[in-house]
Order: sequence, then structure tokens, then C-alpha cells
Amino acid sequence: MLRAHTVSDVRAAEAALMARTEPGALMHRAAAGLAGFVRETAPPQVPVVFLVGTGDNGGDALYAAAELARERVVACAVVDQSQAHRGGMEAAYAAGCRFVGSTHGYPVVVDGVVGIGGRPGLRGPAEGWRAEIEADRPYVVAVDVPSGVDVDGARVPEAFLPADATVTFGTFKNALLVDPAAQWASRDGLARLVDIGLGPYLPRPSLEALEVTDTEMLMRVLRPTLAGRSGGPVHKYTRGVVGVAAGSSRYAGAAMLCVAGARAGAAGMVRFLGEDDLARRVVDRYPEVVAHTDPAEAGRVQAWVVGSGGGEAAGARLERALGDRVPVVVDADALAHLPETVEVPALLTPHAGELATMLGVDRDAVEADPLGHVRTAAQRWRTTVLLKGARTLVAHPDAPVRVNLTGTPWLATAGAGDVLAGLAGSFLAAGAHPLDAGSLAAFVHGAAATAASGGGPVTAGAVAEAIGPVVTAWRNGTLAASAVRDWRTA
Ligand SMILES: NC(=O)C1=CN([C@@H]2O[C@H](COP(=O)(O)OP(=O)(O)OC[C@H]3O[C@@H](n4cnc5c(N)ncnc54)[C@H](OP(=O)(O)O)[C@@H]3O)[C@@H](O)[C@H]2O)[C@@H](O)CC1
Ligand SMILES: Nc1ncnc2c1ncn2[C@@H]1O[C@H](COP(=O)(O)OP(=O)(O)O)[C@@H](O)[C@H]1O
Repeated sequence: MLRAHTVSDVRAAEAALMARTEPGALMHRAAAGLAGFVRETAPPQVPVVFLVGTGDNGGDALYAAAELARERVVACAVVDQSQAHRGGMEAAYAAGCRFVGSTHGYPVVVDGVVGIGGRPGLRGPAEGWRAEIEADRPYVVAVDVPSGVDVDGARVPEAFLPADATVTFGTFKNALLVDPAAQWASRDGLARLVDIGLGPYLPRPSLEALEVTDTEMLMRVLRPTLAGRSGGPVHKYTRGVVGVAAGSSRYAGAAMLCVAGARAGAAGMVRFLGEDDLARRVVDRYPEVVAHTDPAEAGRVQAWVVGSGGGEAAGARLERALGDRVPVVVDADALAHLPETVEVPALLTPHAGELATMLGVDRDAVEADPLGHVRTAAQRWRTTVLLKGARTLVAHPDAPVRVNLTGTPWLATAGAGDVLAGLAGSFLAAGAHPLDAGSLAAFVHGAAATAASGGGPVTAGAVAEAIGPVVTAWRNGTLAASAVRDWRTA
């Protein structure tokens, strides 16, 4: 599991580690990692300018500049020489760094203006450097985090320094994993994490992200469905039945796509509940689905999925599903009918617009602060909330927020959310906790989209078809990290 920590937790861990190490040791480790990254990124003939702030972030930059000045032309643009890190300045002078006032003429800029100690926004010379960078478009490497972003909240103010890549120290920071800040921290992948020895001193993280190596969570869900619960027999009912009460005459496709997601997951059977004509069409398309038109005869399920393309019936369906006292995925139209308190284990799956309506705020506000709003909703309903987006978030009131790092921008296609809801319902029916069901579903859904897309357009139906092979590869340990996310935006 990849983890991110808050600034205060990083500082506490740093203090504990520093008490056991030589003075300056951590900064030297950080600077060495930074210099190594620049060396890998830009050949020796490329001159580099380091932007140096007044804190330890500037200190990291100065020591890295000193190291690289032995090999190439290196300049330092310093916010305030009298305030800059003393040892770092001496090292940079001694190594022959040039001191300049502008970034012009340097194809690589290393941003050490502020790190985790920065207040959001930029001031002083950094404002001018931002304008130069915007005009010249050099390659920008941020030190620890892009200067000026809200490190814990992952929000971006009007003025900050977007980076092409970030080299971070000790652990990830929220702003490196969660949008909107994360999309300005690295263009083609994650930030580079440099180990400075903080690990043993870090507490429970603020965020977690599943990786391809995290098969254990998947197996926790699959094991009882494959080996039987408490050593008992295995049949379709022990694997779990997922009920899908989705779609409407207006949105018939949502029923198909939700069922397509549900049948690709871990459950042993899918029941569909819907209008006569729709039920018939679902079975025509998916003969393995057991369809019902009368709720009274729908048979037992271990989890419901309600609301995807649900139209006017969504409210009544939700009420009925909640009455069954089994876990429920509440999607799309059903979200508008949530009761004050949800008494069963639930996974709410809004996109930003739906979450805005649930909380009575504007969509823009959710998009500017997805982490804050998903946490608010999880607290408000005391349940698990999955906020869909480029980096889907899954929040439970008492756990670190999970951020999903699989997927491709091609997944932003109509009906993809219906597939996700069905898939999450299938994991719930197999016995997963809503937090695990949501994060497993988001991971597999994104990886399936990446596989099905191959770098080009993809339909929601094709995503559903790719789920099975992705689960197999993940379970078998043959899923490559490079195959689950397409980071390219252009
Ligand atoms: N923790 C660790 O484990 C390790 C940490 N390490 C490194 O230390 C970094 C943290 O260093 P830090 O605490 O000195 O804070 P830092 O980010 O340099 O910023 C504070 C300075 O910036 C100024 N300033 C503030 N806001 C501003 C703004 N908007 N625009 C402009 N200026 C602004 C502020 O001035 P003030 O406003 O207080 O006058 C103050 O002087 C961390 O990110 C990592 O790189 C590594 O060496 C290894 C281990
Ligand atoms: N920029 C993006 N990059 C990757 N995935 C995205 C992006 N935007 C949206 N998604 C994903 O696409 C899906 C869209 O779901 P949703 O908005 O509910 O669409 P629909 O209602 O049409 O099914 C979600 O799984 C979401 O996480």
C-alpha cells in the first residue's frame, strides 16, 4: 500500500529520527536523492537553475545544486540570501554555483522555494519566477511538493509553481496523490519517493493507495468465496448474490452496464430487479442473470446496487433495499433519496456533481477540494463514500482515505460509473467491507479501462469485459504497474 502523511505527522517523525542521527543527515539524504533525480532526467550538458527559498526546502535545493555543480553549469536564484540556509549557501558557493536573479536561459528549473512549511500561494521573487516559467516552459522539478500548494488539503491557490516532476522525501504528501494539486505535481506518473529513514517513525497514514503488489486485500475477499466460509461447502450462494435494482425505460443501458459490472466481480450470482420489458432485455443479453419484476418475489441477496440510471423509481428502490438490512451501493439517482442516517453498511458512489447536491454546495467547490468534501460526506452519513474522478477517493469516517491511482482519461465515458457500481456491489455481496469493496472496485475498474483502452477510446461495455482478466492477472501477480494507469494527458 502506498501511503501519504500530513505535514504534522512528517514533522513529528522527522524530530524522532533526527534525535538519533547526525545533524544535517536527513537534509543530505534528501539532497542526494534530488541530485540523483536531476542527473537521471537531464544530461550533463543541460544547465540547471535552482530556486531557493528561506527554509529547509531551500537547503535541500542548495546542497543538491552544490553536488551537481561538479558536473554541469548550475545556478541558484535565491529568494533572500540573508535568510537562506547557511550551510547550503556555503556549499553552493564553494562548488562554484552561479548566483542569478532569473530563470531565463535554463531548460531545467528545480523549485526549492517552499516545501511542507509553505503557506498556500507565492510571494516575493517567486511570483516573478512563476511568470518567467509560464513564458519559457522549462522542465520543472519540485522539491518535496510544488511550491505554494495546500500540502494537506491538496487544493491549489491562484499562485503556485506547477511541476513536471516532484522528488519527495520520507513519505508521500496528500498534495502528491489527490487532485487538484496532484495533477500539477507530476505529468507522467507519481512523484519520486526518496527514502530518508522516516518509515519506522511514521504513524497511521492520512491516505492510502492500493498497488499491484497488494493482492492480499483482493485475496481476503476472494478466499472465502473460493474456499468456503469456515471450511464449509462452496456454491453460488456461499459466494454471495448481488441484487441490481438499476436502470429504467429511459436509461435501459444503465441496467445492462450495472449488471455487466456485477457479473464480472466476486459474487456467485446476479439478480436483477426491474420493469418487465427491461428484465427481459437483461436476461436476453446476460442469460446467467436471474431477473424479477415483483420485489416481493426477488429472492435473497447479500448486497444491493441501487440507483444507476434509476430515474423516478430510485427512491422507492432504495427504501426497499435498505429494508432488506443487507449492504447497499447507492449510486446516481438514488443518492438524492438518502435518509438522514443509513443503518446498513453502505457505499455511496457520487461523482462531483452528485456529491455537491448531497452537501448543498456548488460542483466547483467539490472539484476544488475533493478530499475535504468526501471526508465531510463520510462523516455526515457515517458511512463509506466513493467520490468518482480522475483519482477516485474512498472515505470511511474512521480510516485513512483511499485514493485510486489506476485508470486512464478515456475512462471518463458515459456508463463507466454504472459498471463501477455493479462491480462494487459484487465485492460487497462477497463479504468485503464497503471501504475495501469501493477501493478494490475502483482499482480493478481503472486497470480494466487501461487494458481495454490500450491508449485510445474505450466504451463502458469494453471496460466491463476487461474486468475478469484483470482480476486474474492481479491474483496471479502478473499485473504490471505500468499496465494499470495511463498517465498521458496529451
Ligand atoms: N520534514 C522532513 O522530514 C524533512 C524536511 N526536509 C525539507 O524541509 C522542508 C521543510 O522545510 P521548512 O520547515 O524549513 O519549511 P519550507 O517548506 O522551506 O518553507 C518555510 C519557509 O518558506 C517561507 N514561506 C512560507 N510560505 C511562503 C510562501 N507562500 N511564499 C514564499 N515563502 C514562503 C517561510 O518564511 P516566513 O513566511 O516564515 O517568513 C519559511 O522561511 C521540506 O519540505 C523538505 O524539503 C528535508 O531536508 C529532509 C527531511
Ligand atoms: N479524467 C479521468 N481519468 C480517469 N478516470 C476518470 C476521469 N474522469 C472520470 N473518470 C472515471 O470515469 C467514471 C465515470 O463515472 P460517472 O461520472 O458516474 O459516469 P456515468 O454516470 O456516465 O456512468 C468513474 O469511474 C470515474 O472515476
